Amino acid sequence: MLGFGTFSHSISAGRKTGMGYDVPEGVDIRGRYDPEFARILTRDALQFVADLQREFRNHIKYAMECRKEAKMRYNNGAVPGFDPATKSVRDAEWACAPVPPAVADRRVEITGPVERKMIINALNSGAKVFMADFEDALSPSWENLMSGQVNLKDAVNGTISFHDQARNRAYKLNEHTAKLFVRPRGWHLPEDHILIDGEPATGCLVDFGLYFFHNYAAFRQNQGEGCGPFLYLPKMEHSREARIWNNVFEKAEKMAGIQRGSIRATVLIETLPAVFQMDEILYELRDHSVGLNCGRWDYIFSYVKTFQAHPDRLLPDRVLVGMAQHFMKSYCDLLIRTCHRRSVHAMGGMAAQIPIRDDPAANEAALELVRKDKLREVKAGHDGTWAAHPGLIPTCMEVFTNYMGNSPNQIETMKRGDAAVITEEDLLQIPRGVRTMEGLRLNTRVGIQYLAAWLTGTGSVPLYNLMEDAATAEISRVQNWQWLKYGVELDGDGLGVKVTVDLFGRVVEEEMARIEREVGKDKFKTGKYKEACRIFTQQCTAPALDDFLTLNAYSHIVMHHPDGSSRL
Ligand SMILES: CC(=O)SCCNC(=O)CCNC(=O)[C@H](O)C(C)(C)COP(=O)(O)OP(=O)(O)OC[C@H]1O[C@@H](n2cnc3c(N)ncnc32)[C@H](O)[C@@H]1OP(=O)(O)O
Ligand SMILES: O=CC(=O)O
Ligand SMILES: [Mg+2]
Repeated sequence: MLGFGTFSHSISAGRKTGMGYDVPEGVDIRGRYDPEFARILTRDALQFVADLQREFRNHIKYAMECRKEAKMRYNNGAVPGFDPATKSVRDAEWACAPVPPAVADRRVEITGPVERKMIINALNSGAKVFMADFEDALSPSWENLMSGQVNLKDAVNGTISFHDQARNRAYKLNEHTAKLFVRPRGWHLPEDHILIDGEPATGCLVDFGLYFFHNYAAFRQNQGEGCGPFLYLPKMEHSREARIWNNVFEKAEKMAGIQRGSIRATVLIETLPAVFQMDEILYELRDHSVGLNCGRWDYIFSYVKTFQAHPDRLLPDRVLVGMAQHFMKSYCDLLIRTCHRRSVHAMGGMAAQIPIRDDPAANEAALELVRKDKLREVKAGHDGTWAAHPGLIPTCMEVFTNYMGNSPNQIETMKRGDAAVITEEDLLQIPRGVRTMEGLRLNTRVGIQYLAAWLTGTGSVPLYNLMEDAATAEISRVQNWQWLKYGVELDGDGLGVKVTVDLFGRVVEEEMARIEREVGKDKFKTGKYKEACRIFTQQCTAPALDDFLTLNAYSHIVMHHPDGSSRL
């Protein structure tokens, strides 16, 4: 097998930047120099990323233009649906490449940001898979992204360790670890610290490119039983975006000299348009697919975003949009049928509950909610599920194992032919429930606290005993925006209260006071709550809805060298 260093056609004469990174022609690094990061940002690795960027940038731009056009259509009253032009793909009998033996059994997958201690804990957690996240759970600061790449390289090599000085505790890998999947950012996010031909690189090509370049060989030997690497792909809206990924994989495989179909990816179905494209997405990736996943939180966010100009389709309070709502149940059922028909995994999603340390009764109630959610998933036919925290793994494992026994998955046993009748109306049905002042308050309190954490480099946080990350925070933001836009009447202790900018201003003030009480004066002062509040308020009251909270707020965490070292 060839190593990357032998690809003479892809290596140009390098050039040192002022701070020491050795970059190929046309590549500029604007992030802080660190000798550890330089292990990742080698000239050959950057050349690989630049090659990907140059080959695919126009395809990506076109796909993003198509998203804009679709948004315009939805804003003018259209609704998403199945594409008549690809009916033959949906109707025909075909299957994806066989599931790699290394990941046939994925009954419990733990997820978490690419933070050093968490990576070790997750790999040791007893879950079958660990999804290392550059996406919803990570604030994409230069420091987080680059140290994440360093951490993953050490993890794949099996050499990762960590010393928690405060607790004088040493961390290293167990003999048996979870299989690693990596989730790069979505297509829409730029990487402003790496310029290629004068333009910011595409975030996901940086995440994928650097990870693949440094790890494909060791991963295949240590983790993938000759196959891999394995990935999760987020936030796609159309099969043309999956086609780009497929072409990226083929190019990477060719350059590495590994067999076509080695790289395998699970696509998150977490946008409303994508639920009508599941067969098409699997078809594009049929040689590289290892299933689909129900990314429920982004899916709810996407429902609001897609119908931002449809006041007849307003959502109830966030807490009421659960998996029992008809549109959510229909989406999961159709995903399971689609995946099993195409011989790949149908993965479940994330319950938001996390262990509650200081209250045994509340903890048991939280575990019971997780148990119910997992039971619903396994009975519906899912092949595995997500856990946000190691403390949830025994519960998730027990439910799936009780139901599936020794079978690694349900691909052959739960075909869900009954779900063939699911219609566009089922998938779009408006969720039922009330909209309340408490809903507006909670959205505001959670949105601001999440953004404050994100601005200081933390992308997933516990808030009010639930996991919050970029996807859950998005629901809070877009829901507030939509309720303000349409002056929705909320239930406030039995009285109808119309949402106006004035009312929202008062809610923001009161919730900021409550946050200060809850976190304490010192943390409130030193944290980024005021900056977060400004950004969140502006996002909720903007005349046009921002596409993504993280895209809008990204400039606040970009820190170009040599103006100063990164602040995160
Ligand atoms: C919508 C979606 O995209 S879901 C997927 C993206 N979201 C995520 O991945 C969220 C992942 N989970 C987390 O980030 C965390 O569990 C949180 C933020 C929700 C809660 O964090 P905390 O309250 O700090 O957890 P807590 O203090 O209970 O942690 C206890 C121990 O478990 C570890 N731990 C907690 N969550 C994880 C995890 N997901 N992976 C690995 N280790 C973890 C902690 O590192 C800590 O280890 P230690 O005892 O060795 O110090
Ligand atoms: O990525 C997962 C989701 O629920 O969003
Ligand atoms: Mg998501």
